Amino acid sequence: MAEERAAETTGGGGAGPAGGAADPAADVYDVVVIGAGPVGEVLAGRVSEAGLSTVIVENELVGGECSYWACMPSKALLRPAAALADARAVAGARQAAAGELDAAAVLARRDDFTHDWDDSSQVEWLDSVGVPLVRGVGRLAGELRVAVETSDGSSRVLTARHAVAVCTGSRALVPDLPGVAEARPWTSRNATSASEVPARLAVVGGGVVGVEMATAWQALGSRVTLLARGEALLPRMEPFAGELVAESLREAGADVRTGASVTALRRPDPGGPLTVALADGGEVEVDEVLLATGRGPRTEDLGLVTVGLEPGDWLRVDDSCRVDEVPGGWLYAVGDVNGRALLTHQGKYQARVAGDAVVARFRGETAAGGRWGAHAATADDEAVSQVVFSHPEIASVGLTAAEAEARSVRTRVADADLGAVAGAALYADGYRGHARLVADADRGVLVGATFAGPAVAELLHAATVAVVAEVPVHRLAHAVPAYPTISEVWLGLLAQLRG
Ligand SMILES: Cc1cc2nc3c(=O)[nH]c(=O)nc-3n(C[C@H](O)[C@H](O)[C@H](O)COP(=O)(O)OP(=O)(O)OC[C@H]3O[C@@H](n4cnc5c(N)ncnc54)[C@H](O)[C@@H]3O)c2cc1C
Ligand SMILES: NC(=O)c1ccc[n+]([C@@H]2O[C@H](COP(=O)([O-])OP(=O)(O)OC[C@H]3O[C@@H](n4cnc5c(N)ncnc54)[C@H](O)[C@@H]3O)[C@@H](O)[C@H]2O)c1
Repeated sequence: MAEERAAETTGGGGAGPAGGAADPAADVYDVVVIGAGPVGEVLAGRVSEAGLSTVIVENELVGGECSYWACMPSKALLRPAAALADARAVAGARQAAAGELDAAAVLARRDDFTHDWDDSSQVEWLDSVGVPLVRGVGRLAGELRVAVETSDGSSRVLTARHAVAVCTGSRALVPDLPGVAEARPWTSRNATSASEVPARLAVVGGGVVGVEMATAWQALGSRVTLLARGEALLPRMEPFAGELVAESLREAGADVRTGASVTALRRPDPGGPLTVALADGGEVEVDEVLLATGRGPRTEDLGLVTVGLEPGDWLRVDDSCRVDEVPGGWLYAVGDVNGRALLTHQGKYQARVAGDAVVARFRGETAAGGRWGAHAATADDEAVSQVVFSHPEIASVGLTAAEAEARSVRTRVADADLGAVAGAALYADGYRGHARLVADADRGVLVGATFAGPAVAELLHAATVAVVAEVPVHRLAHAVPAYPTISEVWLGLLAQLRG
């Protein structure tokens, strides 16, 4: 992890130290960062490496949601099931992989990835890049000031000479259902950190968290009921993605219901099971319920009124992640808290872009805005990449066909059966998967791609490069995928786009 963050900051910023010296006694720094999740860490490292004195405030664990209750533990829970499914999909290996997952071993491996919820190694990294950590709750206290209620109960005010970056992330939204408090529902935090496997688990929400956690806990031995109120799972992706995942979850034994709206929760005996009531009059009895019903910004208790903003709102930013409503140009909001793209890699991209914009403005230079400018997070709008680590994996970048049409793009869409590709057939017996490219017919470039199937995650970056670089479709014909890999699906897709 430390090496990864080191790589994030190497090469950023340009010239050597140019900022003002930190004045820890007066608590004055060039830049104050609130929130040491992945985004705050990258931003702090970036501006500090460029020579600006920087301090970071964190009230829970350095590393944030991603390291302890989101990306890392969820993927640690999912990976063993994917490895087992891969082995079982190949005759010869299947015979050697007849047993069940060892849930206790999976949970122990997950605990290794979260370092048992200890952030010492991440604090060491901050030390190594010379960014002091203040543990406590940070709140804006007017222009360029952050009041910190420190973990030891004292308070201090940090003053920024140049910029404050809010990187406070998001939290799970819990719908205000009757009985919700007594039911003690799981949020994503419980679903990623639980130390026991519930016999029966209801998952409410058919988005990414719902799908991934239903996949993980079904594989770990729970009987999962997935309740999605819409007509499909993964509704923001190409329709075939949710269809393949629903089919696979059902084959694994999960009860997947779409059009299922939850109206109440009841847990009459605190130690007993709970009932999930549905709008159609039906009920589901389970031992735990996970509410995977979306995220809200962590801005309720952030002192936003002191700078004229509304508590609880997403922080609206320009493409350099600067909060344009606040005069003076000193306030930035980066990562989940700005609502642009709730993904770690997109947030870290914003942190690189915003960090470099902070440095440029500090030096009196004009930030390079404009589409694909060095200080504009253009990819948030045009080329967000994402992998859903379900079975099968779903990997997507850019626009779906429906999104492109909604933006009045004249589209050309190519579809292919991944199972028909030699590399896929070798990868798994009876490989099931699908791929789609979406092209802008007028410009002759790709605007989106989606792959659904085992092991497609690593196919994604080629598509991301093609979308971001706006490589003409006719030139992509010269990018030859190796034989026999799953990437050969590009050949059939491109033939359709050129034909
Ligand atoms: C279950 C789950 C799985 C996910 N899996 C993936 C995945 O596989 N890949 C992916 O790209 N994304 C994934 N995400 C999304 C990813 O977790 C977020 O996009 C990412 O964590 C955002 O980073 P951040 O730094 O903006 O916020 P966070 O990680 O939320 O960090 C914010 C930090 O700020 C601190 N903080 C908040 N308020 C204050 C305050 N007032 N004072 C001091 N500190 C404060 C918090 O304690 C926290 O440490 C997942 C999300 C969930 C819920
Ligand atoms: N592998 C990954 O990249 C990964 C994994 C997990 C999360 N994430 C990120 O985290 C974000 C949050 O994920 P999420 O799944 O919590 O949110 P989401 O917005 O993707 O899905 C929430 C779902 O809950 C449904 N819902 C909302 N209120 C409801 C209610 N009262 N009753 C029933 N259903 C309700 C919505 O219709 C929606 O389909 C995602 O946008 C994603 O970017 C990424």
